[in-house]
Amino acid sequence: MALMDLQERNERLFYKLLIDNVEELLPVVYTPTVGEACQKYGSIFRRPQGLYISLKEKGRILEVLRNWPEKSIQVIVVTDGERILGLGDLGCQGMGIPVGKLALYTALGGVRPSACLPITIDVGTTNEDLLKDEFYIGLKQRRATGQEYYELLDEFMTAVRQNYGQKVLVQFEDFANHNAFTLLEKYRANHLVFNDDIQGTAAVVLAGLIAALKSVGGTLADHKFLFFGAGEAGTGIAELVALEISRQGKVSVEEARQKIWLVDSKGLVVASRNEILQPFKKRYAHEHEPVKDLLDAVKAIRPTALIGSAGVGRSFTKEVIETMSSINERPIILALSNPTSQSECTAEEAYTWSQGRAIFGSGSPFDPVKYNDKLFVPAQANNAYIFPGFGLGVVISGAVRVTDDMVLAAAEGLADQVTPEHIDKGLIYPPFSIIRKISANISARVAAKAYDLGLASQLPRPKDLVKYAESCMYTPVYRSYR
Ligand SMILES: O=C([O-])CC(=O)C(=O)O
Ligand SMILES: [Mg+2]
Repeated sequence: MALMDLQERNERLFYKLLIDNVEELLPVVYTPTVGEACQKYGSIFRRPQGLYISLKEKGRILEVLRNWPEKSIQVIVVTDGERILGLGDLGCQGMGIPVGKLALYTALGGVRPSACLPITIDVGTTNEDLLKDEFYIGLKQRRATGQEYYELLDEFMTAVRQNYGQKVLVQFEDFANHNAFTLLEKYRANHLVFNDDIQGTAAVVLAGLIAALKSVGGTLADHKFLFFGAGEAGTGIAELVALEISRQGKVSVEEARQKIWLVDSKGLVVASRNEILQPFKKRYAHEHEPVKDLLDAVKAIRPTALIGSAGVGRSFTKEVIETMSSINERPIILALSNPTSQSECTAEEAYTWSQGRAIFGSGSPFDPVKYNDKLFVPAQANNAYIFPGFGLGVVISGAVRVTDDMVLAAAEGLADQVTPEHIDKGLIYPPFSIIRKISANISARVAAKAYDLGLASQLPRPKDLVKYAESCMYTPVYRSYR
């Protein structure tokens, strides 16, 4: 709340504070505190920090967009609040997420604050507590679905294009699985869209896996990956890992997918399931006898890496981690669900139960852990490493579309920043303290790919893209008036 006030009162000072103290303040402005702020948003509400577009505005969204005082927008982060972190449907109290993500766009990626627009689309909520809450700030009705929902989103996308042109990046954030994949597929061919939960998370995890394999040995194709959770994050990562395996080994993506297994709420996803699987799961439904839970799936598949993104807290039990550790000398354990309460295990559990052998990363931050007199520093495998730099790369190149190759370039750009010293310390990411440097490098890789693919409209192409990215980054200094 104090930081929200500061952001309102003195934006430059807010960003100066955030940039200079990024490791300390990231967990406040962002995950995990932002999750709690969303849960309590109605009662801590001071001023609308972003733009609300509700079902009632159907037919005049363009007019609503024009009410926003800043006219030159480069990045929009939009949510409909249906899946806020792993906390479920928080309706229009999800606004904390676009606001927090865009604060990072500026602090970590250097996009000007005035060019950032947080938007929440309010189509109601299924959250009974919020519907009964007198302080709930949104529409008190059940969520619109189907045609009514998709028409509103269509009108929104058209209005954005009409008002800001085709070079504004629209980042979808924390939509429920069933809409996230559909919206991305629907708009990616003709609009400049990026889904952070699918593509941003995929890039950060792929980069972490590439770094982790420098300790474990072998290439991606030499290993097996087991995903607990087959939603946006899980299948997004799976697809990007498969793409990278196929590029490295010059094999088909179908063949690469054989290295990847998914576990969902019904157990291992296998070909013999007698239900209609969603297309994004069906690709991973390999031939195997049914396995009903995670522990048995670990025993059956014997993966190198276990990647959790189901939003089910404490699902990596002692037995699961001990089994991973009996299979692998250095088991890779990624507990990606947010916030901390939903994390599949804690850092301490991962290190203790693996007797200090786990390469551990988590979506939410954990403090370093002392085990047997040795200090272990957990990695924060959060898309915050990717989206600010990715967005900056899109902006500076004037890219008109986002492609998988650009997402892959971002992952490689991050992996390149991991030095042998980091690897020696067991780190799979560089520290957040140098995030602006990391973002500039990621942004250069993304921009380079956009230029190579003929998708960049900002011509001529700058010679040194890293330097150029750095020169474009917003820094919070007071102007001299003399
Ligand atoms: O916000 C975060 O910390 C990461 C993320 O996108 C999510 O959990 O949905
Ligand atoms: Mg998210």
